[in-house]
Amino acid sequence: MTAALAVRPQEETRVAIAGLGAIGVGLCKALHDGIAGFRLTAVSARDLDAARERLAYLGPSVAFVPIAELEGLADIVIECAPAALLPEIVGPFVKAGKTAFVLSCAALLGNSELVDLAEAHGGRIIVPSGAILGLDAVNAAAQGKIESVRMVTRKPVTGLKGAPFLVEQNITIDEITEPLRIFKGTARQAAVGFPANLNVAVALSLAGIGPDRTELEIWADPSLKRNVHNIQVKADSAEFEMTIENIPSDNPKTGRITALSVISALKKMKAPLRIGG
Ligand SMILES: NC(=O)C1=CN([C@@H]2O[C@H](COP(=O)(O)OP(=O)(O)OC[C@H]3O[C@@H](n4cnc5c(N)ncnc54)[C@H](OP(=O)(O)O)[C@@H]3O)[C@@H](O)[C@H]2O)C=CC1
Ligand SMILES: O=C([O-])CC(=O)C(=O)O
Repeated sequence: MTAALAVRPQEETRVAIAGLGAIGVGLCKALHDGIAGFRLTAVSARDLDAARERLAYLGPSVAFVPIAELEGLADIVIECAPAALLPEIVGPFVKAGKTAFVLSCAALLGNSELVDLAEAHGGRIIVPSGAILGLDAVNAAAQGKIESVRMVTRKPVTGLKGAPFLVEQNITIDEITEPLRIFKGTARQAAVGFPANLNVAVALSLAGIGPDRTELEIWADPSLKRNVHNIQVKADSAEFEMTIENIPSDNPKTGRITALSVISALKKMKAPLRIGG
């Protein structure tokens, strides 16, 4: 079985990484260590000199460049930067008929022209499973009829602090001693109110019944050390419930599994045997 999973020799795909934070640094390391069929050629960071120093081990074959220069140096880009940068990272790649992996997927809702651009130019946008589970099952169920998708997210206070919704609604969570429900609404509303905290809800909605029908509750829970997402789906093909407890990465808002999901998605692109979505 192991032999059957081996990657067939084919041309190497050049990879660019936009954003060298919790996700981007993990991906650099994985690509440097080797993912068969892929080669890291370019990275972008806010402070390029600091990044060059921090990631000196990548050596001279990896270019440290501004976002605008990535497309000329790579076949695919992995967007793992602040959400506001999504169009300038993804736009040039899909316009050139190339592939963009998007982690800041909540920002896709406000930038749907990127999907049109990909369609017009033969590009592709791939949203990896990121910090959530079961997108394959939800997407399969969506080929039939889904009645409802409900998600309850519980996060430690550090995973929610600074979210625009909290600021606008004047909700202070620093001092809470009991779990507090801070939001109830749709995935689309959460994307606006929690743009850096609820990409998972948007990914779920895009896999299933869309951002306006996917219902979400967000709880701040001072007793938690992990981001916990529970999803309940009712469909004419199946009813299922799933829970994931994400162990934080260097960024308390981001689960460790997020970067791993990108590595898995890259491997699936080339594997002769592909399991799941
Ligand atoms: N889909 C999913 O399941 C998940 C998605 N995410 C999303 O993925 C994205 C990345 O997450 P994460 O790695 O944790 O975030 P981090 O904040 O750790 O990293 C983002 C990086 O982007 C850098 N950056 C800022 N400005 C620029 C610029 N102009 N050009 C290039 N890089 C820049 C930042 O640099 P500096 O620090 O110097 O400002 C930082 O290093 C976020 O939008 C997050 O919300 C996160 C978790 C799960
Ligand atoms: O939704 C996100 O962007 C991140 C998240 O909840 C997690 O890592 O569990």
